[in-house]
Amino acid sequence: MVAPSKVLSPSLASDRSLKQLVNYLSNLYLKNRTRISRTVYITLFIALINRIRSAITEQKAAARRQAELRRTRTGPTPVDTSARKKVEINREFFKNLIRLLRIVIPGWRSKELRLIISHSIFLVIRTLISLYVADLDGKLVSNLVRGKGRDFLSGLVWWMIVAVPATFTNSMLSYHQCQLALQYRTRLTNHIQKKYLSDMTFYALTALDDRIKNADQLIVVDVQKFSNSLAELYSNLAKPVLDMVVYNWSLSRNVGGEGLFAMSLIVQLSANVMRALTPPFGKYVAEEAKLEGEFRFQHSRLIDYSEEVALYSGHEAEKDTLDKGYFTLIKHVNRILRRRFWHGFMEDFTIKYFWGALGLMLCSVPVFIKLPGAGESGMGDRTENFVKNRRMLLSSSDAFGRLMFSYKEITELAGYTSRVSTLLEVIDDVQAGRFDKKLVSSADTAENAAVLRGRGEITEGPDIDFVRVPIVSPNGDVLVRELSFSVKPGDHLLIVGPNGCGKSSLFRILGGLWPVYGGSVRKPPFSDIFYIPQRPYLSRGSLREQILYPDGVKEMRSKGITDADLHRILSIVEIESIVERQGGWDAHQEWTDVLSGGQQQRVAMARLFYHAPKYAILDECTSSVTLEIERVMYDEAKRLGITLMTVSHRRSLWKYHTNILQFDGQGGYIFTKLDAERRLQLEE
Ligand SMILES: Nc1ncnc2c1ncn2[C@@H]1O[C@H](COP(=O)(O)OP(=O)(O)OP(=O)(O)O)[C@@H](O)[C@H]1O
Repeated sequence: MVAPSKVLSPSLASDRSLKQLVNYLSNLYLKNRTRISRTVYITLFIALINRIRSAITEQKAAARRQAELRRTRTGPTPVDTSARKKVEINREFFKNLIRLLRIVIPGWRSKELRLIISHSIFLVIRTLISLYVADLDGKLVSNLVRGKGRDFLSGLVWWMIVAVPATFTNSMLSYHQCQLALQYRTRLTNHIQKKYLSDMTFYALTALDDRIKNADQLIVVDVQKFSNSLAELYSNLAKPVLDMVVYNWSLSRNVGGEGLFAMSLIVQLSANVMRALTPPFGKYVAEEAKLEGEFRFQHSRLIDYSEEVALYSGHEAEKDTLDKGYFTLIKHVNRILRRRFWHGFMEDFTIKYFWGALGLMLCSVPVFIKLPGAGESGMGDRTENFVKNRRMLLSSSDAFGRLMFSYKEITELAGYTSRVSTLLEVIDDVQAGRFDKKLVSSADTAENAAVLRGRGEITEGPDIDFVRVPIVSPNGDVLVRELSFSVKPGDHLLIVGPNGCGKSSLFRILGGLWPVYGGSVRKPPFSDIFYIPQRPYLSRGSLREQILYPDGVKEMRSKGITDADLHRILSIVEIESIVERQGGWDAHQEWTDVLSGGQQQRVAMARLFYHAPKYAILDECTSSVTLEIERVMYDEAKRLGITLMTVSHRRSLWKYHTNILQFDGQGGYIFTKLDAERRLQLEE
C-alpha cells in the first residue's frame, strides 16, 4: 500500500504531479467502467484531490507560520557570502562528506553505526513484510473472488495480526531516522563548539577573518539541516534500491493501484478520526523553533561580546551556557520524537491496515451480498484489474520516484556539506594563525607591508614590557610603528589619546587576541591580567555568577569565598541592595536590562575585587559612576595590590597613576612619569 505521507508529499502535490495523477485516475476509470468501480473511483478521485489541495494549503500556512516565528525570534537572517558559493557533486563534495562522516560516525563501535545497522535491518524487514502483505492481499482477493467466506475472514484476521509488526517497523524506521539525524547533529555540534570555544577562535573568526559572516547560523541551522539531510538520504537511497532488487526477484507479487485509491479514501476519512487523537504538533514545532531561536541567540550574543568574553577568558562559562541551551532544545526534540513515534504507530496502523481491512470488506460486499445486476464474471475482471493496477503504481511511483528525488536530496546535502565544511576549514585556518581579511589601502605601502610580514617575540615574565612593538589593526592599518613602554608591579599606567588611535588595541595585543608583528612583548600569564571594559559584560546566569564571572560557584567555594564575602564586596561599591531587590543571589535575569549602566559598571568593579588579579586593565570603565565611587574603586584596587592600567579621558583619574602613555593619534606617543609637573603640562 502507499503511505499517506507519500500521497500528500509536496513533490506529488505539485501541479505537474497532480496533472499526471488526474490523467492516471481518468485512465483507470475508463478501463474499469463497472457500476461499483465507477462510484468508488469518482468518490475517491474527488476525495484525493480535496485532500491534496488542503495538504498544500496546510503546508503553505505552516511554512508561513514558521517563517513568521523565525523572524520574530531571531531577527533577519544575516547574509553569508559562503551561501552563494556554487555547490556541485564532485570530488570536493565527496572529500568533505567523508571528513564530516568521520566526525558523525567516529568508529565501528559508535552508537551511530549501530543505529544505521538496525535501521538497515528494519528496512529489510519492511520490504519482507510488504511482500508478505502483498501475498496476503492477493490471497484475500482470490478468496473473495472465489466466494470462500471462511478463508477470507481468516485471511482478514492474519491481516490485522501482520499489521502490528508492520506498523511497528514503519514507526521504528522513522524513529531511527530522526534519532540518527539527532546523533549526527550532536556529534557535529559538540565537535564544532569545542573548537569554536577554544583558543579564542570565536573572537578571531569574527574580528580577524572575513570568510565566515554568521557562524551562529552555520552552527545552529546548517549543522541541523546537514544532519537531517544525511539521515534522510540513507533511507531514501537504500529503500528503493532494495525494493527494486526484491520486487524484480519476486516478479508479480506487488501491492498496487487499489492501494492508492483505498489510501486516498482512508486519508480522507482518517483525517477526521485522527484529528481528535493527534497531539498538538503545531505547538511543539513552535516551541522547538523558540528553543532553536534561543540557542541561536546565545551564539549571536557570544559574537556580540566576543572581545569581552575573550579578555575575561570566559569561554568555559560560555560553553556551559551554550551546552545548556542545546540540551534543553534536544530534550524537547526527543519528547516530540517519542510522541511522533506513538502517533506514527497509531496513524500507520489505522490508516494503512484498519481502514485497509474495511476497504477490503467493502470490496467483499458484492461477493457476499448479491447486488442486483452484478455478475460473477464482472467480479473476476475487476480483481484482475486491481492486481494489474497495483503493480503499475508501485513500480512506477515508488522505487523510480524515490531514486529520482534522491538526486535532489544529494544536491541539497552537497549544499549543507559545503557550508559546514567551510566553517571547519576556516576554524582550522584561524587556529593555525592563517587569516583572510580585506586589508586597508595603507597596508600596500612598502613600509607597512614590511611591518605586516614580520613576527614579534612573546615571553612570560612578572611585569609588562613592550619593546618596539608595532600596533596593527586586523585590516592591516599600522596605528603605531614601534611602541616601547613598561609597567612594573606597583606602577599605575594611564593611557590617553584621541579616539581610534590604538589605546584598546594595546590591550588586545596584551590579551593575545591580535598577533604581535614585531619587537618583543613580555607579559605576565593571562590569568594574572583582568580586563574591565566600558561596556561591562554580564553573562547569562544568577546574580552571584555576575560577580564571579568567568568563575562558577564551584571555583568560588574552592577559593573559600562565601556569599557574605560577596555581600561585603558589593557594599564597597554601594550596590549591596540589589541582592534583595533582584530576589537573592540565585535570581536569574537579563542583567543588562534590569541593571542601570552605572550599576553594571559597579558590578564589574565588584568582579575585579573578587578576582583580585595582579594586573587590571580598566578601559573607560568608570564613565557612568560618580567621582566618589571612582575614588573608592581605585583605593580598594590599590589596597588589594592590583597594578592598574587605565584608559580614560577623565582628569579626575590622573592622580591615581604614576606613569602615562600618551598617543598623539598620528602614530607618535610619549611614555613618561606622571608627576605633578607633567600633570600641569597636560592641564595646559
Ligand atoms: N576588529 C577590528 N577590525 C578592524 N579594525 C579594527 C578592529 N578593532 C579596532 N579596529 C581599528 O583599530 C583602530 C584602533 O582601535 P582602538 O579600539 O584601539 O581605538 P581606541 O584608541 O581605543 O579608541 P576609543 O578611545 O574610541 O576607544 C580603529 O581605527 C579601529 O577602527
